Amino acid sequence: MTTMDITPATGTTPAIPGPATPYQDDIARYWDQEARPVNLKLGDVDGLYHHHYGIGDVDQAALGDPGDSEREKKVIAELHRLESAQADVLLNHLGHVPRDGMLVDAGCGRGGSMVMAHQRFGCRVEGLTLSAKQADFANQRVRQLGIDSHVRSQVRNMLDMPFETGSAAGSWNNESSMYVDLDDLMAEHSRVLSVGGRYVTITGCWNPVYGQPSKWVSQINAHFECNIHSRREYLRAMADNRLVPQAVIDLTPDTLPYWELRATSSLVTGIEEAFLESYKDGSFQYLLIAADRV
Ligand SMILES: C[S@@+](CC[C@H](N)C(=O)[O-])C[C@H]1O[C@@H](n2cnc3c(N)ncnc32)[C@H](O)[C@@H]1O
Ligand SMILES: CC(C)=CCC/C(C)=C/COP(=O)(O)OP(=O)(O)O
Ligand SMILES: [Mg+2]
Repeated sequence: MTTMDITPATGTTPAIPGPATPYQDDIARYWDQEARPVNLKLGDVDGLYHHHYGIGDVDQAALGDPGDSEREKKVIAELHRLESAQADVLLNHLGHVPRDGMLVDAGCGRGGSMVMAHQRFGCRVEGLTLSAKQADFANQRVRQLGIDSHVRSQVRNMLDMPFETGSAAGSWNNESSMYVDLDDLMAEHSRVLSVGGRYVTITGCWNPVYGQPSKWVSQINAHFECNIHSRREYLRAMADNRLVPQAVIDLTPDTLPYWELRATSSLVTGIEEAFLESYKDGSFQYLLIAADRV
């Protein structure tokens, strides 16, 4: 594998990369300006910077006693462990990825999941984000790690990916699909994936069993300037685009401990109540869907 391997084919590179609509400009600005301690302090723990949430049980012993002077540091480390555990579960669902395969992280943030994917599979990983600040951050981090020949972030629209048709062994959206039309998104994943390739998403979605998006879901949308889709819309968009679910896992019970711990920390941002209440009243679900490209 050489650095040439991560150069996209020029024939597929869009004439105008990056944001394509005024909404996407807003989202690019949002992530360019984002610097919340709940994300940066957690990333500082081991250099994996995530913009997604955590799953798994809290290790109470690792937190120490409530009066422990190191308690806050321990809470930060524990929240970070749960976020990385979430990315591990996503990567588990990619199945077998050959070392000479290519993976696409659509909406890659600061690149934490990309680094983990490369460390696990040894393959090339391409990330796309609307934010130049995030892409620079991720690229600087992979240079520090000496893996920049295999891992790269680009400022590109994931609805118009700079990759050849059928060129990806796997692709994913980790909490990034609520910024786009799902039919457009699944059509583009379906195009870049090889037949037999795997698509995985972890997402928050509203639950059609509840009826319509609850006030908590509306609050989350307003907080992040996103547009949460329903579980039904995900499955329909996949079915319409040759993506056949291989696993649909409700991670809602697994993410509650993360939110309960976060709500007690000094890093609260004000959105904790909306996540906790909507997960508990059944209006919102934290879902993993893995699908085969057929
Ligand atoms: C909540 S962050 C998730 C980041 C990352 N997946 C993670 O798990 O850390 C959402 C990301 O989606 C990206 N995004 C939103 N719309 C996009 C689009 N149309 N094309 C590319 N990236 C997009 C944002 O730039 C941001 O990086
Ligand atoms: C599950 C849903 C609906 C996610 C919406 C997308 C989003 C903003 C994810 C977390 O980003 P972050 O890590 O930057 O957020 P925070 O600062 O709250 O940790
Ligand atoms: Mg976060």
